[in-house]
Amino acid sequence: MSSERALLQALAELKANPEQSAAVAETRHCIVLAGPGSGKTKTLTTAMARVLAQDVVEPRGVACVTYNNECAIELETRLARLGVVPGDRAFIGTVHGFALSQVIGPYARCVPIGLPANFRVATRLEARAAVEVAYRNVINGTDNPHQRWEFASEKRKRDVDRSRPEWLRRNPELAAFIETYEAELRRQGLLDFDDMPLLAYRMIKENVWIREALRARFPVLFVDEYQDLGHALHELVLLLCFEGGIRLFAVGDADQSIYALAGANPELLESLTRRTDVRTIKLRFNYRSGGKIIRASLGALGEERDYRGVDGAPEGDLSFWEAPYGLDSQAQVIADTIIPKLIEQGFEPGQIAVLYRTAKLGNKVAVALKDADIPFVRTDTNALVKRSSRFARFIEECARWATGGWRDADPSYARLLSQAITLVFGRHASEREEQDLSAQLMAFLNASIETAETTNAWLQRLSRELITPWSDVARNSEQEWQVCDEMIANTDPACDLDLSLAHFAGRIEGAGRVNLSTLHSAKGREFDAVIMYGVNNTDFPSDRDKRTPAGLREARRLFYVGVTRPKKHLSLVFQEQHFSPWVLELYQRSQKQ
Ligand SMILES: Nc1ncnc2c1ncn2[C@@H]1O[C@H](COP(=O)(O)OP(=O)(O)OP(=O)(O)O)[C@@H](O)[C@H]1O
Repeated sequence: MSSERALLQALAELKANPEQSAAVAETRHCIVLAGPGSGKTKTLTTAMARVLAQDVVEPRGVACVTYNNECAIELETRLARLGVVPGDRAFIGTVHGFALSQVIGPYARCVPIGLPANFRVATRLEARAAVEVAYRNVINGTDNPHQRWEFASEKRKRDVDRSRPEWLRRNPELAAFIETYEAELRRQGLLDFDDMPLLAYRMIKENVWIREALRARFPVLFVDEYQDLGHALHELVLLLCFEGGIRLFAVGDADQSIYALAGANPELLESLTRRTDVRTIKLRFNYRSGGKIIRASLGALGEERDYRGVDGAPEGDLSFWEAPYGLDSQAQVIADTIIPKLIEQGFEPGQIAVLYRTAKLGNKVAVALKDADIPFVRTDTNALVKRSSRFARFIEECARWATGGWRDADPSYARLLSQAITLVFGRHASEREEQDLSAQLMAFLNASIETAETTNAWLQRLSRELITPWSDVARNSEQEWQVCDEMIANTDPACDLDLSLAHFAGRIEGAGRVNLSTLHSAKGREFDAVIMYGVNNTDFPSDRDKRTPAGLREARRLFYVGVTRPKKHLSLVFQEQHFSPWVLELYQRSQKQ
């Protein structure tokens, strides 16, 4: 479908909802605040396509930032359906990616911030070594430097503007620790992950011309999941949008804020809605879930909200499962009873998700599903293909091309080549570089068609034939070549982990694979049926959550995020007599109208 027709169709879909339509048509600063499943992302992507088609004239474009790579990839997929692809007119990525590729990369050599032209992102080991040097020089005590750094790191994320008096007034020793650490990195031509938005902020604040250059290129800034983005993004927004003249379109839901550890603060989003130069639009309908699941979710949150299901939508279905013992026995119930029952009821495996708190719990479910011969795909840190890694996803797409995708261009070779160019050279490559890269990629892929190689052998060849030459010429400052080594280790035939390439590419018999995901990775996604695993009184909340009121509130929001993912069915699994107190509240609320 042409992008024009796709946009017209998307606009028509929102027509029946006046708030969504008003947000899409808005030409001033606009914040959309709403609950789960209310179409925030749908509204944002439609607004972005509309702005590119109607408000912003080529060669100008728009930028869209979000919390992590997973969300950025999800946004890219949704925007691609509207004909918007990343490129010169559309930046789609994380705040860190924006800072690095749109501010630090192009302008660092023009301003005195202490980075050489060939700067690089520090490895974890390099960053740890710099912490130790700074600790010795500034504090020189007897405690663990890395434990002390945790406090410093918190201050670094919170006190973004160091020209304000609180930078030195609130704990000057930590300020010196941070500055010495950063000087140690700069001495080696390095920057770290947290440096990215901080340096970009400093460059934009101190150099009005950079602000103007950004406004010329991106007159509108879109922000998804604003509640999770923390102080650095917030300060960047204040600078770029409220001082720098860029128009802001942001969406978020403070009830779904689950990244306090990374510096998120739901209050920042609320503070924008109090500004008189911002139009705040609230969405009321939940298009995703049935009424019973919506009521249950309010019990999970422990607060009332005015959210409604759409008229005529089915109620949805809730069920509670007790297992006689601990987590292993709960995983067994999922594999032996719940999933087979859902499939019998007509749910497709690809539309069923099992959600849990940590990847370690995912291991238990994975073992149980493997024993029961239920195909699954993991989207947590122990996943074979990390959803948050663009390189891992590129490798998976190559496998899809090699195992049949080449026949019907799903994915197309052009798409793979453009991904490879971005991974190796950032956005731009010379004609010669593009030709060389294409020749290497094509030779590798052609040799992969109808190959008898298993995934492990195929990955080893990919490492030799693509990564070795590519890592020599790469210009992208955020490289993840080690992801392929991790995949090779995770498919080691000696440990019985290897699988066919078709299986790795997701081309297996049946209607897809059950999704296993942490609650954090399930954010922003939806499934027909969701099974919440391990909702025991010792885990929701855990002792650690109970240490502070803020920790307890965040754990509860995490529970809420899980409960709001299903469209039609929600199962909660816990140990007999040991269910979380929030499960009881959820049940009681689901029974009330
Ligand atoms: N106006 C609409 N008409 C029909 N379906 C809609 C409409 N708006 C949104 N939807 C559907 O509702 C579902 C939820 O939308 P979306 O993911 O954009 O919500 P969200 O508010 O971003 O959710 P969350 O915060 O829970 O991630 C999607 O399936 C979307 O297609």
